[in-house]
Amino acid sequence: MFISVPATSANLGPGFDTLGLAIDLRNEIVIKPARFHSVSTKGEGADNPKIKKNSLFLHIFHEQYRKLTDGKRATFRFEFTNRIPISRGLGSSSAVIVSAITAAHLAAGVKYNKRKILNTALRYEHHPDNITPAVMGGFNVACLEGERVYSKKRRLPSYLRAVLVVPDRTISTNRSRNVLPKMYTKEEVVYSLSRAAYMTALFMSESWDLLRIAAKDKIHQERRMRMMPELFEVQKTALDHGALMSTLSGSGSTFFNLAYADDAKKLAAVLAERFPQFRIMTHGLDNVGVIGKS
Ligand SMILES: Nc1ncnc2c1ncn2[C@@H]1O[C@H](COP(=O)(O)OP(=O)(O)O)[C@@H](O)[C@H]1O
Ligand SMILES: N[C@@H](CCOP(=O)(O)O)C(=O)O
Repeated sequence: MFISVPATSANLGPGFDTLGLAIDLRNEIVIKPARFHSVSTKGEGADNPKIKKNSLFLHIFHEQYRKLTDGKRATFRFEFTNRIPISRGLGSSSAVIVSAITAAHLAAGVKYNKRKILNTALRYEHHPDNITPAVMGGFNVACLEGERVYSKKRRLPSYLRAVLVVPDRTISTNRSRNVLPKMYTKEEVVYSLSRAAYMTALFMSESWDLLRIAAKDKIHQERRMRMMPELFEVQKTALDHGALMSTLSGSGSTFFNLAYADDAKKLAAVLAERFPQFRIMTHGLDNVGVIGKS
């Protein structure tokens, strides 16, 4: 079995827990039936004993496999190739969840569709903004009704690039959610709500040049960026050098900059020169989402 799943950038500024898109930067997993359980891990996190064992993937995979096969137990060899930076706001945990559920269906020989994978993924990650593009690819608006995800996808054009600024330090999503207040003023809510709606309209109509207005918010970005104040300078530099929008990716620490392909190289060079301590990665956007092959 082969599973491939993209990185995602959630929130896109004002669309907290709602908007997200997929990036052409993929983790891949090969799974083979085997007499004994074994795991090999290459790439991101391979030097971290906790990540190396990939207990999150294995827990979800086995739980789902047992459900789908009425309790059957089986052993496999798992080969992980990790390219998505971990705990950097690029949806690494969603990628694990979505790929593990897809893998369990393939291993159990149970037919699935992407909606089923998405609704199952919601049981493991309770906000839909990363899991939806990880499953579907493209730009997605998602909302929850009970235990279901309702979402709408728009394909993204090949002339756009994600120029990612990936800090050397991690920010865990749990910690980054805990710095947010319990209450917001009406002004803060309207400021962000109006921009989330505007941003959706801009993505749906491919009106890229107004994104920088739509990408501002008062719900989470500044409060989180204060944990790593260099990010304010990253955002300003990106917007001054060709980024169409520059937002904290998910809960951080990565900064997501959207640019025309023609501008991306120059933008990446400026960011690399100004922020030598951070990794700059340029990737296309993804319209496919999770891929699973038996
Ligand atoms: N490739 C991976 N292998 C194993 N565990 C992973 C992997 N990617 C993510 N994880 C798990 O997810 C956690 C990171 O989740 P989170 O803080 O939500 O970060 P992110 O913003 O990258 O999704 C890690 O601490 C680890 O437990
Ligand atoms: N809406 C969530 C998104 C978290 O994304 P991640 O990539 O950091 O896991 C949030 O802002 O907390």
